[in-house]
Amino acid sequence: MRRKLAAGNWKMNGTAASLAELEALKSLLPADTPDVVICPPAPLLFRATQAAKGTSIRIGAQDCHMQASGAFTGDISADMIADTGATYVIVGHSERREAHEERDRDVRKKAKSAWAADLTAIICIGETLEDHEANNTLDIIAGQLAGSLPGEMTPTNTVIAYEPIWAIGTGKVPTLDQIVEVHDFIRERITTRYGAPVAELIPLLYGGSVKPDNAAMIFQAENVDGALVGGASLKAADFGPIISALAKS
Ligand SMILES: O=C(CO)COP(=O)(O)O
Repeated sequence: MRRKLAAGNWKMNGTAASLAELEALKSLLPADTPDVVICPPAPLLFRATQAAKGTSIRIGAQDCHMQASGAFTGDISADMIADTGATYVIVGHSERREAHEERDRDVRKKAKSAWAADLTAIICIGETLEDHEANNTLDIIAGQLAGSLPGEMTPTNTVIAYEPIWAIGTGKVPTLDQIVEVHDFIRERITTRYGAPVAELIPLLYGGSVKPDNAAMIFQAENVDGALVGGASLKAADFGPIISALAKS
């Protein structure tokens, strides 16, 4: 059985006061809760791990540097993230790929540095609106999978998140058929490269405008094992129902 995972990416939102949302989430977790990960901004990581103690909520960072240490002013290494008690890190988010010019090769190195620090990497891929409209989605996804996933990937060290860029923060969501097509394709590609035992167990997340009112539709897709949620993860009152929809799926 693949594990289900609901991950919340707070992006550059939140101060210490926002940890009240994490507190509130604890009481909204369903009895048969799937795995839940909150990825707050880096300055909140340590406090978030303290706030999540004794619960099934895990904490993750939103990025890490590809090197373990050195003269990289302003950057944060995977070891430093692990030192806060966090156990996950998002790598290759489209906002990092775009605003920081991160390439597949960088994402691959970041995933490896995450593993070296015993963090689970949430590796993100996804096509632009232009590629979507030109029907290039599967080609782009194939290229990003080939370039961003290290050869040593396993179901315990990695989660893959498919986030179509045109769906992020826009309120636009692909149809269920489109979501099924891309996630089936990802699972097939992983089977070809890594073999069925890895492919069958690796969690695949969908991300992009996941909300309480569309979560159940998205989770109908057999190869969707959860979601990477942006805006709707900021409030427990929104994220809680998404987690519940995943538990029921
Ligand atoms: O980028 C995302 C999560 O990483 C998705 O963001 P939204 O849920 O706000 O569209």
